Amino acid sequence: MSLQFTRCSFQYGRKVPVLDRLSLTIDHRATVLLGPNGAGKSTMMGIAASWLFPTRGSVTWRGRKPDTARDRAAYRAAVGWLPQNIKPMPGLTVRENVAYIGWLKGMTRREAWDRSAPALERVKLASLADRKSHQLSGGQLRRMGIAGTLVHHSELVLLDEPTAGLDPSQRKVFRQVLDDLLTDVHVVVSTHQTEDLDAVYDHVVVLDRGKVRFQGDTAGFLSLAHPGLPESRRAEGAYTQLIEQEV
Ligand SMILES: Nc1ncnc2c1ncn2[C@@H]1O[C@H](COP(=O)(O)OP(=O)(O)OP(=O)(O)O)[C@@H](O)[C@H]1O
Repeated sequence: MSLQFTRCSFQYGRKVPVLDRLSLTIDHRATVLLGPNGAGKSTMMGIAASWLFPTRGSVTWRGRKPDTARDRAAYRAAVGWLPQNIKPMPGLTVRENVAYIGWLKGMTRREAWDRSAPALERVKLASLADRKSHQLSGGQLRRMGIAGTLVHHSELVLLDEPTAGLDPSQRKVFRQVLDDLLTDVHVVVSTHQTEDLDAVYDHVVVLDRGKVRFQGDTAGFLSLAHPGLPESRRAEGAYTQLIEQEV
């Protein structure tokens, strides 16, 4: 019952491989994916979303493979994805955008429309449902994208840097939304932010240059930090410890 990468390799064009035979099993409710710029996190998320296809190897969610067109539709209906750069449909309202995602994922127009209202409520955007999406702030736009992953009953939600550039109050709202999501879906979040990591995530993956440097529970990750560090800096310390070893 997991997200499984099996010997996944990927490269953009003829460039150096971004992922090189990556094998990884994610079987937890809340996983955080850390790693330096260019480590391959977005590429990995894109593959998990079946937006990118590995040049070798495979990815499965709960045993489903996104290989044929039919299987891909079922896979994508079960796996929601919030990419780093969200591109809403211009001219549509917030609610129409959310319903549109549901329709793209195979729901009827009626079902997608009906489900869009509760999805917007869950991300605290119900009051902006009729606003044009281009009028939203960055944080609101991301929450709209999360509503898009909820509208089609995702089992797994992939969030690629959902809090990058958000002010502290928007980050707080995001955190509340995430806590709510975790009551019924599995979540993988890629981020550079390590604060409050142990309060949110039960599993940590650290990727560096396309390879997994660490995978384990949050307590195991934090134990890598220098023992003298205060509680609030242990996640940062553990991360630096792992990444600096490789420089
Ligand atoms: N569309 C693309 N075409 C060519 N190269 C790309 C493309 N997207 C990413 N890359 C390259 O692939 C590598 C991995 O990028 P990726 O975006 O997956 O890393 P990341 O860990 O998400 O980085 P960041 O934290 O900066 O978002 C980088 O060297 C990047 O320059």
